[in-house]
Amino acid sequence: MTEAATEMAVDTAIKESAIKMRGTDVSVFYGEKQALFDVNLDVARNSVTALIGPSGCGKSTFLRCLNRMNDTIDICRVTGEITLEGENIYDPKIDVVELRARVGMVFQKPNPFPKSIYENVAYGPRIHGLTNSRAELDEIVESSLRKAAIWEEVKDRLHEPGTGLSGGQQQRLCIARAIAVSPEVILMDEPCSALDPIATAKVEELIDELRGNFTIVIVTHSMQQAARVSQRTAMFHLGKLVEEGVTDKMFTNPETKLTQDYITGRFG
Ligand SMILES: Nc1ncnc2c1ncn2[C@@H]1O[C@H](COP(=O)(O)OP(=O)(O)OP(=O)(O)O)[C@@H](O)[C@H]1O
Repeated sequence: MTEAATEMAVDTAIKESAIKMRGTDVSVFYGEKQALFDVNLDVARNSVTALIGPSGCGKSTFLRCLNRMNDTIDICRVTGEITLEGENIYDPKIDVVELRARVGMVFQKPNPFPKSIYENVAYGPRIHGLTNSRAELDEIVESSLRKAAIWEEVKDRLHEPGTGLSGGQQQRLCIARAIAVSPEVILMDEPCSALDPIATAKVEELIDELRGNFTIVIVTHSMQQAARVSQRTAMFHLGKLVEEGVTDKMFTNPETKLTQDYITGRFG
């Protein structure tokens, strides 16, 4: 490495203290088929990390490793190590329910429970025993809906079904539901792909606000979205991590031709 390249590497690497999650040599197999190959990727605290790459490259697979969502797929096997604040989340002593409260998830398609808006948000805090009284629960529901930038739209209809909201509102309700259990990390798998441009802009704005309090990892097919919302980007291709680093740098001066070609729309 030249001196300038070394300097750049130091400049763009995440400082140890800023690492919230770290994947080391992560490989994932679905039965015989290997979907991820020795991925080494750090997730920076209080920032948004975008996972990009063509369809089938393993973005969602990696995302799901971060809260052991892959455990729910029988044929899926994960090797390597993933830490949260230095602790291996695949250690047998880890309580997976607790892990998923610390590392929450928002899915591609808004999926509110068939319950009221209030109950959608109150459910998590209640089952995790986070409140002692109805007043406390009311407070969590309100503050979560406020943080998810949907309070004003729903405050007068809290006891109406969550499924009666528009798609964009439903997605913000799902974000409020994720926030309600005070996670440290929020994983988002293409959270705007089912939304129109106005709802997408609202959710993107919200993501930017949330990074003050949470660490966010987002899978997106939209290069514009990755560039708008993330501070760091990781590019995957055929199950391998091709390149990762500061988003602005990756979009203006990528290290690999593969990334260059992908972000300029030559393939994918
Ligand atoms: N449940 C599963 N069973 C078997 N193979 C799977 C499963 N989920 C994903 N795969 C395979 O693993 C590879 C990576 O898939 P993954 O969904 O992680 O990619 P992706 O980059 O998120 O794709 P997309 O952008 O299309 O959502 C693909 O070859 C896919 O077919």
